[in-house]
Amino acid sequence: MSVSVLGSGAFGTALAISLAGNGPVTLWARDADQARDMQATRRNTRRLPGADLPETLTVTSDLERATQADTILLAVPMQTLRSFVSTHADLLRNRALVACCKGIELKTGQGPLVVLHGFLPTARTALLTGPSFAADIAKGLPTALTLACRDPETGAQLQQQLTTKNLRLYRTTDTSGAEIGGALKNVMAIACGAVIGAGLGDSARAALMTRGYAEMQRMALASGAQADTLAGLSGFGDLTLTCSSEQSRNYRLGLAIGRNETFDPNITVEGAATARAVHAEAQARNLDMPITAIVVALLDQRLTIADATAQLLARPLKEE
Ligand SMILES: NC(=O)C1=CN([C@@H]2O[C@H](COP(=O)(O)OP(=O)(O)OC[C@H]3O[C@@H](n4cnc5c(N)ncnc54)[C@H](OP(=O)(O)O)[C@@H]3O)[C@@H](O)[C@H]2O)C=CC1
Ligand SMILES: O=C(CO)COP(=O)(O)O
Repeated sequence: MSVSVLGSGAFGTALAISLAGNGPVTLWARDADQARDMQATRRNTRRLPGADLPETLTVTSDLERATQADTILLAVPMQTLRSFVSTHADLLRNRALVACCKGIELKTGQGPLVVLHGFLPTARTALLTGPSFAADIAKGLPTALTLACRDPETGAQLQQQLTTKNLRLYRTTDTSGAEIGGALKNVMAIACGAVIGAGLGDSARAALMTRGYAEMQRMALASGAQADTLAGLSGFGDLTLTCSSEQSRNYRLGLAIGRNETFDPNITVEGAATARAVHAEAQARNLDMPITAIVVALLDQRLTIADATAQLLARPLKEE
């Protein structure tokens, strides 16, 4: 069974490097010059500097060629997934499609698998998510991920196919829980970065992570997901990683907010749009998600960190 990765960003490149240890892999880059450069130099200097591309990995900008594979990993940012799939739906039919993005679509409130299903209702789809920095994967460091697939048989096949020497995949059929965990941990990472950036301390961060996890569970349960999924790699696991490491772009955006510094708008930070999408959804469903609301207010510069802290501390006392 052959594999292609569409999207040659940091994550797509890292996954392709790891999968190339199992056999030939094709990595698609939308930019022809970039594809040629990567194929010739065996490096992705723009998105994943320092990592060598193995000989079993071929980089191309020819999408027809890349979509010949049986299994296709979609490693484009969440907010671009709809336009990508709608433009190329004909090339993606009759393939197993594995979404690798983390987020909720701003204009619809949908997760990646719901977006895929809208265009390709009969496709076999799955989500690959969980705690993993692209640079770690590319270095061959051990990583455990969640492969979420509603169909158990397809899930088991993909688990076998996408497990590599350094990527250990666990499976679940709870796609909704996996989508929500992976999306919301980024929102909490922005909040935690802001707390650390503003010098509010590790105890405050632990409080935010824990109460943030409560928000993740609230949204997940209201969406029909299972609480256990949130306790796994795609929820708790990724929350822990992203809220505690400066390798995370979401956390670094939070740090910049906390320090009153600017942040490069070209860097992919999924949590920003996702915070807005989830906040709107929480309001529509009357779900109490105060940390998410505060992240949106910080992003909109409607609130200072001092006011945000005061607001959270002044909330009515309640049972844990
Ligand atoms: N980086 C990481 O450690 C991890 C990332 N992820 C998730 O992976 C997803 C991708 O992130 P990541 O690879 O890091 O992001 P990057 O910013 O490194 O790369 C994004 C990639 O998407 C491509 N792209 C952007 N817009 C479009 C579009 N409209 N059509 C086609 N391709 C497009 C970019 O192309 P171009 O280079 O030409 O601009 C680039 O190759 C995110 O959802 C992220 O949360 C998950 C786990 C770990
Ligand atoms: O999802 C990730 C780690 O699991 C990567 O986090 P960032 O997108 O914040 O860099």
